[in-house]
Amino acid sequence: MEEVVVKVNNLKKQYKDVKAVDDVSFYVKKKEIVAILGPNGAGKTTTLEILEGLRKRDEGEIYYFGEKVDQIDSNIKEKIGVQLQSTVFFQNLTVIETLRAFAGLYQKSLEVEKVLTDFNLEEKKRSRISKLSGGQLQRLALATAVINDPEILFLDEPTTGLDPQARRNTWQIISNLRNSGKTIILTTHYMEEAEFLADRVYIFDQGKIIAEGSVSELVNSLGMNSIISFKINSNGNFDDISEKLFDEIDLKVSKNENFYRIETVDLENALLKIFEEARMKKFDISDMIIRKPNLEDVFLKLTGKRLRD
Ligand SMILES: Nc1ncnc2c1ncn2[C@@H]1O[C@H](COP(=O)(O)OP(=O)(O)OP(=O)(O)O)[C@@H](O)[C@H]1O
Repeated sequence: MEEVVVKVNNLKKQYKDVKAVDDVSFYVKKKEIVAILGPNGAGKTTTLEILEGLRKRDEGEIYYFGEKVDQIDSNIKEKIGVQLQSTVFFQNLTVIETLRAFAGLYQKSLEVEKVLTDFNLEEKKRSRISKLSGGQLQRLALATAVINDPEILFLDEPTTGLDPQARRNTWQIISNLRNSGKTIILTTHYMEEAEFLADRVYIFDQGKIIAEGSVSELVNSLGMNSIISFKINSNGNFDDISEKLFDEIDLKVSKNENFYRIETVDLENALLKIFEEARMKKFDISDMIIRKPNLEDVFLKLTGKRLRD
């Protein structure tokens, strides 16, 4: 079995009457990418920052490399890399000066020039921080997180605020980091990010872990193969017939005005029945989309809410 490098048991943290982290337990194995997925306020940042030694826990145990840890001391800080949700750099320093300053914080560090190349910042190395784009700043934040060549990387919402292209670039950088042997724990509220990157996902909501597994395990746990959605444009009432229409096949129908969402394990049969019924009752069906279930559906099923409003 792969070595467990981080383990947390029964972690708790309360702010006044908010239980930000409410009895959370999880583990991360060497070379895994683990995503902590959840909506705003779920307790993701608090959990990460406790592991990084930036916030104090109220209760719970933390293990690094199999050893129980009371304080996140400099020994551990040499072995972890941290990208905060928003990193504040000195606006008047250049990119290379900034990286050198971070390198100076550690006993060992990677060669600054090599890191600039790896993170595609070579051309910008003499630019001041104030002149960088959002994507460049994010790459610099990642570069500062790896400058000490850490074994474990904590990335707090590494692509929030980036455009789709910059987000994809960042995903590629994160995949490359994993392929080079790093263990990565990231938080995100983008289900696509967890789907693209994560070996395993912990879904957080209101300070608790509500589900755990690989993306395919989580999605398969829904027990549906397909989701069909469509619109009915006629005066007929699909509600009246949907029950008897679908009583032979296993599916779930929900409706929002005249938009229907049907979950099914038997796509072919469901489609046949929908169109047969539409022809018989003279329904006009439009805007049909057929898709595989995803992590958003898992979250919706568990909480009744969407990941992002
Ligand atoms: N320093 C603090 N003082 C008081 N309450 C806090 C503090 N930090 C976080 N909270 C509260 O604790 C809960 C969890 O916050 P946290 O930032 O960990 O969530 P999150 O999942 O990271 O959300 P986001 O995606 O918005 O960062 C929220 O209700 C938040 O308002």
